[in-house]
Formats: sequence, structure tokens, C-alpha cells
Amino acid sequence: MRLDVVSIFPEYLAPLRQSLLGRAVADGRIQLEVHDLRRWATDRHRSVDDTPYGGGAGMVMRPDVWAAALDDVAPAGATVVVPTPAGHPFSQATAADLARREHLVFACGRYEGLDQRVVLDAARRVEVLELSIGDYVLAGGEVAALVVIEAVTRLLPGVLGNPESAVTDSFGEGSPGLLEHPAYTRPVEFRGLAVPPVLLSGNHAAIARWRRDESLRRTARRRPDLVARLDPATLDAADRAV
Ligand SMILES: Nc1c(O)cccc1[N+](=O)[O-]
Repeated sequence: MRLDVVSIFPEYLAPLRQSLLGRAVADGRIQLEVHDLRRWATDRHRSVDDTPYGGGAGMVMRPDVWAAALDDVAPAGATVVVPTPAGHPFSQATAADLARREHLVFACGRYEGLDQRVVLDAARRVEVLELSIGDYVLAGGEVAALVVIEAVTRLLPGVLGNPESAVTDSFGEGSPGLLEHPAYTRPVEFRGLAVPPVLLSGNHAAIARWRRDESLRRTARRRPDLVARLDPATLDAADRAV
């Protein structure tokens, strides 16, 4: 997979060269290039934004600068991802879809975002996905791009240390639509808090049952919206008793 990220703050993307992803980049399993949007600015002030038509607060990022950048960085076949609070909700399913693509280009906006014609123009020749990672206000798209890139690249074969955890995590492909159960490690007692005895029992069936019950309880408490989406056919009698 090739990743290109365009931003006026390229240094924001430095975390992409750390940890497992950084190792995949260093050994060439993933190609990564981060671009400073101001490289495509044309005036002597290297400006990238302007006042909004129709008035209102804030500044809008200029279409000429962004279009020139995407013309260079997003060839035919690439998928352009625009992180924006107005985007389609990003989910694990979206991450799995993006993980199957060859070339992702992240257009990280600032201020009030990109002139909409940047999206409309790019969409004439490549797929453009406007995605939101959540209903809260960020200063720009860079942090959202980091979230999406991590969620996507950890699904790529050979990038994640333990492929199994990509399946068992909350929302992972192996997860039945439930939040992950609580996890414990040594010591068996810590500050007066003990590990649930079932986890020490060696009884794998009982451990699996406890973990499922805890997932159901946690999901019912924290994410009733996920419970409402569960397929009743996937719940057995023991589930219903939780
Ligand atoms: N929420 C938000 C934002 O405020 C700015 C850029 C991107 C996002 N987002 O992807 O969710």
C-alpha cells in the first residue's frame, strides 16, 4: 500500500514513522510520503486560504492550491480521503474496505475546511471519501488522518505484530458486534483487587462464557446502540440470561 498525506503541518504526521507502522514504512512494506501543501502555493506569501463566499467566520482553503496538489499526488486509481466533521462516519468496516486499496491519499484540511470544488474536481478522476472520525471539533484533519491510517494499516498482512488481535479487538472482524471484555495480567492481586477466579481456572469453556458475558454486560451498559443492532439469531439462551 502507498500512503500520501498532504497538510500544512507535515510534522503532525511524524507518528506515522514510529512503532509497527514505522517499521513497515522503513522496510518498504508500506510506501509513505508526507507533503507540505504550501509547496503548491503560488503567491509570495505561500497562502493557502481565503475568506468564505457568503460571509461567516473563519477561512476556507483555496481550490487552486489543493487541486494542484491532488493533481500531482493522487493519480488515477488512488483513493482520496478527506477527514471532515461533515463526512460519512468512519467505522471498522470502512477501515477494512480501505485496507484493500492500493493507494490512499489523505487531504488534511484546516480552518473551515477545503473549498468544496476540490472534492468535486478530484471526484471527476478518482474516488473521494469524506470521512468523519467523530462528532467533536478538531483543529484540522491531521489527527483524524492518523486515526484512519492506524486503523487501516493494522489490518494489512505483516504490519500488525499479532494478527489475532486485529480479530478479537472491539469492533474487530472476529468481534460479534460487542465491546471487548475486561483484560487482566500478573499479579493475581493488585492493591487489593483480585483477578476474576474463572480466569485462573484453566476451564476454557467457562473462561469463554465469562468473557462473552462481560462483553454483553459492558456493551449493554456503554453502548446500547450496539445491542440494538445485534442479530437476535446470534444470541443463545445464556446470552439472553445476562
Ligand atoms: N471532527 C473533525 C474535525 O473537527 C476536523 C477534521 C476532521 C474531523 N473528523 O474527521 O471527525
